[in-house]
Amino acid sequence: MQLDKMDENEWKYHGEGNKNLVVAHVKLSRVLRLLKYPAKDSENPPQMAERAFRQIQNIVDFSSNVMSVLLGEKFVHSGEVVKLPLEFVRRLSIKVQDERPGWRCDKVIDIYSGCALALPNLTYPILHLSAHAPPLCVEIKPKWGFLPSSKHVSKDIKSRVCRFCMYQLYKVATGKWRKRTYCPLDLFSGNKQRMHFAIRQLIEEPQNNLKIFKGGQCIYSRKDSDDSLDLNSLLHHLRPYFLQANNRYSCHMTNKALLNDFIQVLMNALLSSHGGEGGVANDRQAERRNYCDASLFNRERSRHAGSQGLPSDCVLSRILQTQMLDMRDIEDLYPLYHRVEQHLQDFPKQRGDLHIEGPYDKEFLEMLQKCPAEDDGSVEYAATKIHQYLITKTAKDCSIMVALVPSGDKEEEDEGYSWLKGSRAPPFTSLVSILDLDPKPFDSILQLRLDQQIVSYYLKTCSALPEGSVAPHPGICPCPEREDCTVLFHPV
Ligand SMILES: O=P(O)(O)O[C@@H]1[C@@H](OP(=O)(O)O)[C@H](OP(=O)(O)O)[C@H](O)[C@H](OP(=O)(O)O)[C@H]1OP(=O)(O)O
Ligand SMILES: Nc1ncnc2c1ncn2[C@@H]1O[C@H](COP(=O)(O)OP(=O)(O)OP(=O)(O)O)[C@@H](O)[C@H]1O
Repeated sequence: MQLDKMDENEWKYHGEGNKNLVVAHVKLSRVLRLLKYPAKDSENPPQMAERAFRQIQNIVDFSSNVMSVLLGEKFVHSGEVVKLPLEFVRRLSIKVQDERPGWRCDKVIDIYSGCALALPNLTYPILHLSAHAPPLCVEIKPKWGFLPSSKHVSKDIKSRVCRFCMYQLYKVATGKWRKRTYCPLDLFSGNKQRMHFAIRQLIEEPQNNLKIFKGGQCIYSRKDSDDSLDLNSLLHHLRPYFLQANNRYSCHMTNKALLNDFIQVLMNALLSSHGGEGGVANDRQAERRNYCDASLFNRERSRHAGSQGLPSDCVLSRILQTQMLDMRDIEDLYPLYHRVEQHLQDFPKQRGDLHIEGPYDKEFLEMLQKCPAEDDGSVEYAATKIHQYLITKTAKDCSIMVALVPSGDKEEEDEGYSWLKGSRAPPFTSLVSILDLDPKPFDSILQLRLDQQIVSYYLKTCSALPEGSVAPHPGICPCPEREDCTVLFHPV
């Protein structure tokens, strides 16, 4: 990639989130992640070149110096900041505009700084490509995988219903999504039935928590709350991978069996230790209450199902461990945030010493390590505790990318590439990464207000129901054996 000779025709729209838009190179396995800012600020672009460069460098440093250490180097690709010709970015921004989902267009690409983050295209792992078929890739944004223990929360409901499920009710009520999706505690449970159930729910209702790619192209996602999902088309894409692998060239494979095999392969990748030792995750995870009262997985069954436990080195376990490094609720953080705010009003120059906007360097790590165990009333203690909480917040908002490369080569299978050897599901080599590891801004603590709204909305809805019930789940089939309720497919 020659940065001085960039051609917008060699790049295409790949995806976007709240703060970044991603374009992929048409031939190389590279993506550029460009900052976005609110459209209303476009007359007065807030990102001066130097500031944008600093912001992206902070993302790289935070990812490589902090998150990679906690999550495991093998999962993290931090990328590098690149400087791009302004004309290239301007043309690119015009080129991709039509492909952007309408609800993301309240923000525009930063065309003024000429800075971007260059990363490998994780949906198209070129080094591992197979001659047999293009790679499949599944992106999951799992969100919070645990319930805070009751000593940390003012409302008891927070230790029974997970934040994600409470927020789902609020999102459906406010029209962000039409129906709710899965419960993250089922995915993080380590129990195979619950995990299978969770992934199936994600496929039924992906929201912004699941996307599926084939050969680097997104083939299954929900762009808007109203767009239609084509499950049959997804199955059509998946079928050849599973027929071939099961030597079922001519025989019929039902949609249900196909979907089960696909979920099985994905689950195995999520549980794989990827070269680690593979013990079962620690007591901290095992001790916690790991079922959420709002999950649609049968409550009694999840209480008694027990957990096989997450293998300690698998991607889900690494994310959960990082999320659980600070179990405090946002309510506990607010007084500490207030302490720092007040201090900075009097001593604004100390923003740098307290690393409020980074940098995420050696001194930042030392600051985290030196934090006293008890609150000594200092501003350093308060700032460090907030930084620790913000690190866990990044882990609550990251995404997992699972690239599945068919290893149709007999030799590869014999060499042990196929981690499913001997099982019925087909052989894939899986490559698992974690993305979106940006530092959260210091003032994210002010989200406390949103949190309070979510909880009070949930409680209000619950109080209108008979005692002991949990809030209803719009859009979900109310059959009593809920976990056995299958998606209805049309024949393909
Ligand atoms: O607060 P949450 O849980 O809704 O998470 C936000 C995400 O919403 P969602 O996952 O859809 O619920 C939100 O995602 P979407 O824009 O909804 O796709 C962002 O990831 C946001 O992070 P940031 O402010 O861009 O750094 C996320 O905000 P924070 O992680 O900063 O809270
Ligand atoms: N390295 C990568 N390789 C392939 N695809 C990527 C890569 N990085 C990001 N993407 C795609 O681009 C999308 C948006 O990227 P990202 O999640 O980093 O944006 P964001 O604005 O930070 O999101 P959020 O709203 O969660 O804060 C992702 O969901 C993913 O599909």
